[in-house]
Amino acid sequence: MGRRAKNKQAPPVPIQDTTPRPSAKKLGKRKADADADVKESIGKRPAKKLRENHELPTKPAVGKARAGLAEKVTKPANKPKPKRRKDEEDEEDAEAGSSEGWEGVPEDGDLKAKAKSLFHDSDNEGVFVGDLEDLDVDGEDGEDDDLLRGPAQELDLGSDDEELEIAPSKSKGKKSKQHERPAKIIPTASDESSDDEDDEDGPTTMANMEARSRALDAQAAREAELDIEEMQNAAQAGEDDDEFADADEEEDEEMGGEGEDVEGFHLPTAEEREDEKKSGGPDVHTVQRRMRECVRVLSNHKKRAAPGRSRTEYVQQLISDIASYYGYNDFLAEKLFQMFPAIEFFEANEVPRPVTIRTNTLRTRRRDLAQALVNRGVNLEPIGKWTNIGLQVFESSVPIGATPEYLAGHYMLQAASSFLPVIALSPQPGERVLDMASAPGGKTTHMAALMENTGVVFANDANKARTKSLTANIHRLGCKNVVVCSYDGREFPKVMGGFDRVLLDAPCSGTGVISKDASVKTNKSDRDFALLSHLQKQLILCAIDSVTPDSKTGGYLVYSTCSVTVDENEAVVDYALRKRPNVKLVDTGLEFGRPGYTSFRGKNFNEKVSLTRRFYPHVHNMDGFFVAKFKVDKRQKVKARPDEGGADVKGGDAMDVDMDAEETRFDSDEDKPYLEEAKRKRIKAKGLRPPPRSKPAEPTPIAVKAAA
Ligand SMILES: C[S@@+](CC[C@H](N)C(=O)[O-])C[C@H]1O[C@@H](n2cnc3c(N)ncnc32)[C@H](O)[C@@H]1O
Repeated sequence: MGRRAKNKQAPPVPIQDTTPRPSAKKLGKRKADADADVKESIGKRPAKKLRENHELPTKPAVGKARAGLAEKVTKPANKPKPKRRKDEEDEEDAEAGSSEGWEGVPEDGDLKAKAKSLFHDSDNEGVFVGDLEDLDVDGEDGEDDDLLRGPAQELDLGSDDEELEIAPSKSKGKKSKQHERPAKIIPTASDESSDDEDDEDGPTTMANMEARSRALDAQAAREAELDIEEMQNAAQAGEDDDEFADADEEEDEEMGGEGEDVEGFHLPTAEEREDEKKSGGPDVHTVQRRMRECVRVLSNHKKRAAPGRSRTEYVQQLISDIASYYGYNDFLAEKLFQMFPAIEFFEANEVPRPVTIRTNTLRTRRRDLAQALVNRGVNLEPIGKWTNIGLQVFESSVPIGATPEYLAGHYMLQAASSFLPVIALSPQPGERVLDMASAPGGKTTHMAALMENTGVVFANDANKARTKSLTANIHRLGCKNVVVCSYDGREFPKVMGGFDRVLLDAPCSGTGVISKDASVKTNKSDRDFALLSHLQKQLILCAIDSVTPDSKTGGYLVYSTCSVTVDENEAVVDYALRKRPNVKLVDTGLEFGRPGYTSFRGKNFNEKVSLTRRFYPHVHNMDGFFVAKFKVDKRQKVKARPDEGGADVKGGDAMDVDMDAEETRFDSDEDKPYLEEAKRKRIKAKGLRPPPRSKPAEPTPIAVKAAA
């Protein structure tokens, strides 16, 4: 075994593109890790203990997917290698010789903990953390354009945190004790094999990186085929296939027999639960055991429930235990459980997502950047085939947010999920683009790079303080086609319009980024979701109206959030489709992601909402994210039935509704002098003589501040 192999951590934990059923055994493993300290942390953040272990649920489920619980796992997942004792590790390291290139690598877990803060330059900065009163939202979450009325206010939606760095361990010269390498993003079984290849072939270098990436892609494709085959086979096998029935029975035997409580397990009644709460709740072992048992029963309630105990009782107990074990308020635990009726999502929120960077193609190429960072002792790999600019950082002996390459703007520290809306929007060189809620600029700078520093990106953010970090990033990354402005997004298109493409990366609750911001677990209420959804509906209509349907190259809007709730995603998209008949949903062009819901808990949405894409921490190993792409067509006079008076009726006996009546048109003449001036500057910067000004730039009512 090579030296690197000796020092190497266990293979990445694969996460499959299915939601594995949590098994009793899996929870049992966690139980073994629990200790007396954890007991006290119930209701606070027991996650800390778990995070150190970097455990993700990996055990293959043995049961069929059961309605209301979890989906079936189609292939076994690989378990992480057991942690070695420190003395074993030291012995092996001694045998292996020096730990070349590993000195100063952060202590176990340190890197991941630091990584958590890294992303504060990314999406979670936009998480709604301000006062609800800051939202200028009056009235009900109504279904009409009244949403658009009312004054737009200066919002204070989040702090202007500086980017944080992965700092190297202070204990220089120490060997890495990080046992587990973070899991790959949307990993497949190939991740493990690629890891093994690493052992033989040494670290990723410029020379082998592309080849490894290709091998990874090929393996991923094979895996995907296998998945499909297995899913088809499973579907053919029918609901109660023998294999799963046998496995269920085995599990039943292990756990104490069907229909019986396991070793004195007693499901508390509602009153007992109340009493328990009053007395401060049971210890962590009891909670773990109860979650395990509830999960087991719910996977086959008919067979496993104690006599007379309903499914609802088990569900209520499980939600209550999830809330106390993972530290959520009861409301949010229930809301999220309704979407993810298992523990995988909650588990994944206890583990930091991989550290990823985006190559700034305005300044360098990915292979050159990778080589430069490898030379500095950074262990990295391409993220995956879906992006040719992303790199996943596994370990680093230098602070990733303070390398010379970072300072020179060769890369942006950016969550992999936040690449997705920009890929979907696909801005083209020469276009006029609006980033409606842009600070701190991860996506703005990505767009500027895709546009090769041509055309113009208006980077807007309602929060003036946050435009500082936005401007700093724009400068650092060398974006020359960006104009920063600070309006409430609801003022568009009145202040500016006529865009070829618009990105609305909306302010949201941040339920997709709980691993980065655990405060979401406790500070969100029903009212927050209602207000956010309302604001998002207002913003999306303004974003649509800011797109010019006359665009020769575009005419698109991408709506995204780092939240997983339906209120903030499908409900907003569906609302936009109803309010603006001139838009339609189109394919996002993203290669993976789950389709958006077309119905959820009694609410039905436009069936095209399935074209939207959802991304999950427990499935894709990236932040929870949502992406929808719209094509904006010309507004037409549409027919609305007199009884409905709405504009969302196509045909029938109707009265005319002039859809253009309220539209604010973009006055392109107004922007002309600014565009001309920018063009002159570009020409000058190239050392050429710019053409004479056609006329002096007139001051305009548009208070746009140039980034420079
Ligand atoms: C999810 S963050 C944006 C992240 C950004 N797109 C990026 O990639 O770096 C949402 C942003 O919306 C801003 N915001 C909140 N309300 C707004 C409004 N009414 N109009 C415009 N921006 C708003 C917040 O200040 C926050 O910076």
